[in-house]
Amino acid sequence: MSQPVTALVIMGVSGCGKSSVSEALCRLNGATAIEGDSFHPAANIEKMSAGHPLNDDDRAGWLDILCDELRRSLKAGEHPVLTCSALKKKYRDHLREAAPGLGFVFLELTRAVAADRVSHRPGHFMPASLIDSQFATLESPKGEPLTLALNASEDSVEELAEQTNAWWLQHGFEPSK
Ligand SMILES: Nc1ncnc2c1ncn2[C@@H]1O[C@H](COP(=O)(O)OP(=O)(O)OP(=O)(O)O)[C@@H](O)[C@H]1O
Ligand SMILES: O=C(O)[C@H](O)[C@@H](O)[C@H](O)[C@H](O)CO
Repeated sequence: MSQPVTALVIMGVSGCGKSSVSEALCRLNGATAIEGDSFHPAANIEKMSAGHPLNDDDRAGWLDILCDELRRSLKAGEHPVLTCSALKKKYRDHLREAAPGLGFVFLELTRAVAADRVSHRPGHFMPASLIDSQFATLESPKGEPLTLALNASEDSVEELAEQTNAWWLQHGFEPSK
């Protein structure tokens, strides 16, 4: 077996299902969900709400906070599952510094499905107008170490959680007693 996966990031563009799949996975295997969006500084939320995409500088401080959260959770003996867009390789490498053996689950979906989901989601700060910038920024993680790519356009949340759970079990996940 390759290096065991100690913690997971569920990644992808807005609307790909990060929060839904993380919730289903943690219900299934007892891992601990960390909702990345809840750690955005207020300025980032205001910027996205106003229809402006984040840039590298906006995301850098947020990624630092997420690294701290991963470290804190691992130190507490948990199996953290972080939801984070992690759109660029350098963002993923930033997160990898916090957790050796960090796995990535890429929820891949079409632009049309992402736009449809985001536009039908009431009360969320992310406007559908930002979907194009999410795809423009996305660098596929396929081929990077400890990375699983799933079809989030077609598979249900439960199926995606099951596939993630099976992959993590193959990569050294040991449920807490
Ligand atoms: N595999 C799926 N099949 C059908 N609907 C889905 C699927 N995954 C998520 N959804 C729905 O799409 C919407 C977006 O899902 P969710 O909030 O989990 O995505 P997200 O990636 O966390 O989004 P964001 O990063 O913008 O918060 C929700 O209404 C959710 O119920
Ligand atoms: O890196 C980014 O641009 C952001 O994290 C976005 O992806 C949103 O926070 C998220 O998807 C909520 O809709």
